[in-house]
Amino acid sequence: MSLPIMSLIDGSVLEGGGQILRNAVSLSGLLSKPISIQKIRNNRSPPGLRNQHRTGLELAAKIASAQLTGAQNGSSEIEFIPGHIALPNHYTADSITAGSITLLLQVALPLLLFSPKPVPASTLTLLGGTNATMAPQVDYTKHVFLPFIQRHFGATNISLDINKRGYYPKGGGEVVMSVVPLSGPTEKLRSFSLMERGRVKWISGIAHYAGLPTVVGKGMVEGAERRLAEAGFSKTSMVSNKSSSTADTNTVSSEGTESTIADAENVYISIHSKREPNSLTRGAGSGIVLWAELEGGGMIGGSAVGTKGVPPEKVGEQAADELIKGLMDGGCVDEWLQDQIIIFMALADGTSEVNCGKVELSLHTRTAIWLAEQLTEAKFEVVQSAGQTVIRCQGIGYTAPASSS
Ligand SMILES: Nc1ncnc2c1ncn2[C@@H]1O[C@H](COP(=O)(O)OP(=O)(O)OP(=O)(O)O)[C@@H](O)[C@H]1O
Repeated sequence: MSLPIMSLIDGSVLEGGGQILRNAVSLSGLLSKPISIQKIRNNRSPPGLRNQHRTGLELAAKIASAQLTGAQNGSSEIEFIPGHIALPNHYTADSITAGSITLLLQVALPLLLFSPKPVPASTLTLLGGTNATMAPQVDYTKHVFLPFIQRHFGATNISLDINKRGYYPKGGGEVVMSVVPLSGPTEKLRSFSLMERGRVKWISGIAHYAGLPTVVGKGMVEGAERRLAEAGFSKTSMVSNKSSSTADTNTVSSEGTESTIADAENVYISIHSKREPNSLTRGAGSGIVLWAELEGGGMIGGSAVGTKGVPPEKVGEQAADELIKGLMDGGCVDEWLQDQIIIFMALADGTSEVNCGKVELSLHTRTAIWLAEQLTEAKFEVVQSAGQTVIRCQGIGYTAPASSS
């Protein structure tokens, strides 16, 4: 039997970061396509693999029974030759430092969703950083990304528990995830259409902190609430029933700029602060994640990580500014969901379409699209419609291979 041809992936294309690796090995494992990735993280300094990326590759190799070569820290070239997706199992992956747990989850989830039955679920214990910059905070993954995947792609049985938070630089976080695979060879991810940016149903949030005084949590909440109030999102009212045709136009004052947001309104806002017990955290740290759920199923997030010397109120304001910007862009997803859903759109059955608002696609998103088109038959198009950017994808309707056991 001849071996499938190895696909070469240039890791320096577009964003040229770790995301290319994660999407590439997930798709390689699912499609049984051996890949060689070169110029890994060529656009980062220093380039090559770091702990988090190496750990993610090793985790993917375990799940996909793959032969992995070249995966040492600093390496800029690897080969990944997948076998079969393993039966649901328990996996542990440790990024050792404060490397992002949620990026480990990004590489594992597409594979685990298609583990063969009959074992009911995989569980994953992920160790490392839970709330880092330049990656989804675990609260974003739990409250924005996973609900979106569950609601729109039909991957309903995924749960995530934050057992311990791990802050930069010590890490030490622990997250446990359980994934029930889509059941059987006929089960596919659903396609979806999300073209109308519905009104804001409610805004939620969590301001977490450890090893720091209570005023830190309180300050982040106050900063976020103040900024949201300035943008016209009042805390006191319950969910508004106003239809969009009767929407108010409010003025938003954000970072000194004045602009209008067509649907600022009275919505139910619930942002709470959570002090993590010292016994469960290795070092001090803080952060805040906000999310808005939109009518029709859109989700917009905004977040910030506490930084030494930056007042907590300011951190709260930063998260609120990001959320408000996402809402003002007028799309159904924020700039982070944009790239994180691309692999699922490629695998889903039928045509998915999502309105990303009046923004250009992020470089991460364009990279994810490029990569998906390298490794799958999925067809993407990005269209401008009435000033909005829409991603449309004809997915491949991937199904899990029948179990060999
Ligand atoms: N503030 C944020 N909120 C939610 N998601 C985020 C945020 N910042 C970054 N992300 C997500 O984290 C991922 C980062 O990918 P990227 O390739 O830059 O990271 P990486 O693996 O750490 O690699 P590198 O170190 O090469 O940048 C993307 O999927 C992006 O959407």
